[in-house]
Amino acid sequence: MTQKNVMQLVGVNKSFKAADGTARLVLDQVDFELKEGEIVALLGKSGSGKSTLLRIMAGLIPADQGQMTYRDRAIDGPVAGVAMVFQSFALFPWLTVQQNVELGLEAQGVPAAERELRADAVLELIGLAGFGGALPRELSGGMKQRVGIARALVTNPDVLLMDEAFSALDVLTGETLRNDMLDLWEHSKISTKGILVVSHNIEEAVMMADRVIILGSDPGRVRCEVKIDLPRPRDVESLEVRTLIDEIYGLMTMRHVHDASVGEATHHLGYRLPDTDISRIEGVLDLLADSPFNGRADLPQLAQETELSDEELFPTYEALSLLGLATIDQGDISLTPLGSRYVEADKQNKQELFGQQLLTHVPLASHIRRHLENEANGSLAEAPLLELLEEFMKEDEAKRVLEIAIEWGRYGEVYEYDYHTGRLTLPDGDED
Ligand SMILES: Nc1ncnc2c1ncn2[C@@H]1O[C@H](COP(=O)(O)OP(=O)(O)OP(=O)(O)O)[C@@H](O)[C@H]1O
Repeated sequence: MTQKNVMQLVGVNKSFKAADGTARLVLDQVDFELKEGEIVALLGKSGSGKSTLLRIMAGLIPADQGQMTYRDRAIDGPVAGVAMVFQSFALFPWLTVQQNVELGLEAQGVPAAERELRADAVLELIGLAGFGGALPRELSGGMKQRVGIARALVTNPDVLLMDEAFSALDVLTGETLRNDMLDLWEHSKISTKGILVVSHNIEEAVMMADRVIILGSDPGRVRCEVKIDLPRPRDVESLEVRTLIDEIYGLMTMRHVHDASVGEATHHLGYRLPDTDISRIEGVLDLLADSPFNGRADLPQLAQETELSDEELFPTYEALSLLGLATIDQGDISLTPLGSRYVEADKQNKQELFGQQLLTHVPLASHIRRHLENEANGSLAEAPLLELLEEFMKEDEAKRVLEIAIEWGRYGEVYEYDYHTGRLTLPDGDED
């Protein structure tokens, strides 16, 4: 029997205006459907457009092009049957738990007595019975997110959109809450007919979803889809789950090889540098070089050794591949000859190699260095650099990318940065 579509997106395009007024394509011809009875997980690198897609589906922002329907009706504003859960919980601190949960019903004009009854029932369902009078600040992170979920569920949503709902929680709390959600779903304790989960966590996607969709970046496009035909609850240690995690790691990193090593994306100034730091880059390199991996590792196995999250590891792999220190192929990572030399090198040589690779492979770093060499006083303000980056990304992202470029450049002794004046300079001894 074919399942009915609850939501459908066909040929969705979305651009945002960059700081210089030009349009930047964020979603490119995205087709997507959520069918009745399924949980779909959406994976993709930071900035690939996952949240934008979610917001379009919820009717919070319009697409530029394409057809979006919910239960065969065009989406042209907030959709009553769709509720969202946010990573940041998004609770009002001055309202009690009960009042926060009732908010969604108030907006629908539900009378006070019924609101109270329904909020009580959903708080009980989500394990917060007796906490209705508490203020958010009195709750742990896990309990706050339970309130966030209760607020979404109280409206009996047909569709639930979860935007990294578990990622702000510690691993154990996140897992417990995820399992509780799955229990509600499996035993039909909630009326929700379809769930879309945006995540950075491959294990989470495999444990929850019937289908995993991987979004590519710059611009965001559906790159591939993996069906998961395993009954829930799933055993995280089972061979089937481990094999799927392996497969998805492979698919995700194929994207990384494509995006970060050979793709056009890295060759311009607006390339979003992977958000990772030197100690992680070097930590992963050392681990990879060491026994039992001896220079080549299966990514999920390496992930277990590092105890870092996928959100921390993927940018680190991208950085290693970008800087020519490792290559990634089909779910394996291997040290390059340069990567091996790097591991063996002393601190000074490591910094030199890092700087050399940075100048060769990161246009933003070579741009800064070139400008410094051409400046009469060997110094450059950060403001024009930020403006330049804002042509390609949002203000906060531009700030972060510049911070990364500064951190990496200082380490590689390519340039210096004065935190008091906000100016970049050539390192001592490099001035003419
Ligand atoms: N309101 C906006 N104005 C301008 N650009 C935006 C806006 N919202 C998103 N973008 C850009 O669209 C791109 C996709 O952003 P989005 O938040 O959808 O990505 P994401 O995959 O959810 O990222 P993350 O995993 O980091 O949350 C980003 O490069 C971002 O700069």
